[in-house]
Amino acid sequence: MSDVFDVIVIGAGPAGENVVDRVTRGGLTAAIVERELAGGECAYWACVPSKALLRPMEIVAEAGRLPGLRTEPIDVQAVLARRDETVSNYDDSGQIRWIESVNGTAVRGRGRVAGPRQVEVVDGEGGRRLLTARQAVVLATGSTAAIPPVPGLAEARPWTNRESTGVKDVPERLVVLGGGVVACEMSQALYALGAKQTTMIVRGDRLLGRVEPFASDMVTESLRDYGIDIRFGTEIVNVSRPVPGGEVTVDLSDGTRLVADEILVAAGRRLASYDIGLASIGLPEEGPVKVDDSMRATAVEDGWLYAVGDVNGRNILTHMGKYQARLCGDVIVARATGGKDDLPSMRDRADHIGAPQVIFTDPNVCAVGRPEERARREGFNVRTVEYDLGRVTGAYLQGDGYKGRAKAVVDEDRRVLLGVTFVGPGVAELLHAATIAVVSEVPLDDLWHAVPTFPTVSEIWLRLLEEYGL
Ligand SMILES: Cc1cc2nc3c(=O)[nH]c(=O)nc-3n(C[C@H](O)[C@H](O)[C@H](O)COP(=O)(O)OP(=O)(O)OC[C@H]3O[C@@H](n4cnc5c(N)ncnc54)[C@H](O)[C@@H]3O)c2cc1C
Ligand SMILES: NC(=O)c1ccc[n+]([C@@H]2O[C@H](COP(=O)([O-])OP(=O)(O)OC[C@H]3O[C@@H](n4cnc5c(N)ncnc54)[C@H](O)[C@@H]3O)[C@@H](O)[C@H]2O)c1
Repeated sequence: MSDVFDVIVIGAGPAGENVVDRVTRGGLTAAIVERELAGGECAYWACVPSKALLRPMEIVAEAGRLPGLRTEPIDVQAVLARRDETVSNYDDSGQIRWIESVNGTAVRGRGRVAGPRQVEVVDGEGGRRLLTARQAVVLATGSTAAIPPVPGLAEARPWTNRESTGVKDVPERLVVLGGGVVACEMSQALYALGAKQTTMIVRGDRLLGRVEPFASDMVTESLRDYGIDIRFGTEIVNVSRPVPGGEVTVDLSDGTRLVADEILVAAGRRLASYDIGLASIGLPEEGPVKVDDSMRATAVEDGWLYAVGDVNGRNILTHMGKYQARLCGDVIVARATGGKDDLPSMRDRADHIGAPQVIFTDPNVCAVGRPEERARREGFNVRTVEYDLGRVTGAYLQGDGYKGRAKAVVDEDRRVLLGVTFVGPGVAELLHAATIAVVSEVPLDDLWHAVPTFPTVSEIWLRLLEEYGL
């Protein structure tokens, strides 16, 4: 097998795989190096299994809102078996076949940048191979769970996203460090599957720090209603687990001591720019690999290095990594073949506008664009409108006691939407309409003619526009 390719991608997560798809479509050859499982964190230990574990909880909650419906207690083993199916039983042969089907070459092993356009791969047996790229090397190495330097924490071998999404025996007593997206989603999923004494330790004063405050409040209320104990303004100061796999003792900054079966760390991600040879080309070995809007690393001579997905630090979301990968792949093809490399589809706009995100808690939190605080900070002439989703007929028909809320952030000067947030059961699928409106800057007077169907939850659009004054 030749060791020279047009493009070499390090990391076969969703971002890396999409680069291969685009560059091979454009007629280039590509190798993709993967040290673990092709498909990446998302497919085996993040997005996919977490949503498989959350779905039963959501269905039970929905059924509970409709008189006349009764659900059996969740069959935990059946849920875990389905989770295993969704992660292909941690087998990546399907992904490898897909890479080959788009004419990519999958290379097993750990990749490191060994110099300009050169990647050294060390396989599981210590065998070394040097790959050379004619055109570009793309870093798509993703991220790993960050473990804060709390005394005793690392030694206690805490759960991260990996063990929690791959859970086999649900711990009854669970302590969760963090109040972000992973902490909220996994606390709720594990609670529903049997972790009936779940305590979240949150150092700040609210959950989900990046969304509109009302969304944080609604999730807090729901998690507490489920029975999850949330301690705000508290830090973990010491952890000990004298017997491996035994009980864990957690000391808090307020002097309280908790004893649990397991501790889950959900304190953000460490970007995987370390240990991939970046020092050999003069780049920092920690933190984001800085890129321009074509995903080309800004501090590298001759422009042969690119970075997509989590590792460039723009947004830790699968769909954003895939978007970056599509435009990066097209740019590399254009630059290799002398085509136009600055078409509108070839520059990152979406990351700057505010990435769409769905947080799959009950209630769902969906947001796109700028929250109010950011829009004001950026100097827009802001007006906001809010509406109680439970008052929309389509939402009421979903079940009794439907609680939800929507907020739109409007740029008054141009009468376009800067950001939209929906919170409510099952509102995930509402988000894309908002994404289209925000990204395309559809004037409110045009949105007025996008008539939502009766009786759907989408009538929230009409209510928001009426609140605005249309
Ligand atoms: C619990 C959890 C739930 C999440 N849920 C969602 C969700 O619902 N929606 C969403 O959009 N995002 C979600 N995310 C975020 C999402 O998982 C990431 O944004 C996404 O996986 C990033 O894709 P990536 O391709 O950049 O990196 P990754 O998926 O991390 O893939 C990187 C790949 O590179 C490989 N690699 C790394 N270094 C090397 C090396 N030196 N040599 C060879 N291979 C290497 C890794 O083994 C890995 O396979 C979630 C994250 C977590 C932790
Ligand atoms: N549905 C989704 O889209 C989804 C689901 C899960 C994860 N993700 C993404 O994956 C990324 C990782 O998620 P996450 O929840 O780990 O990160 P996060 O950034 O959302 O939350 C991290 C939390 O840990 C806390 N924290 C950080 N360091 C701490 C310390 N030293 N001591 C105490 N608390 C500390 C923060 O205050 C915050 O509450 C996020 O960017 C998230 O958007 C997305």
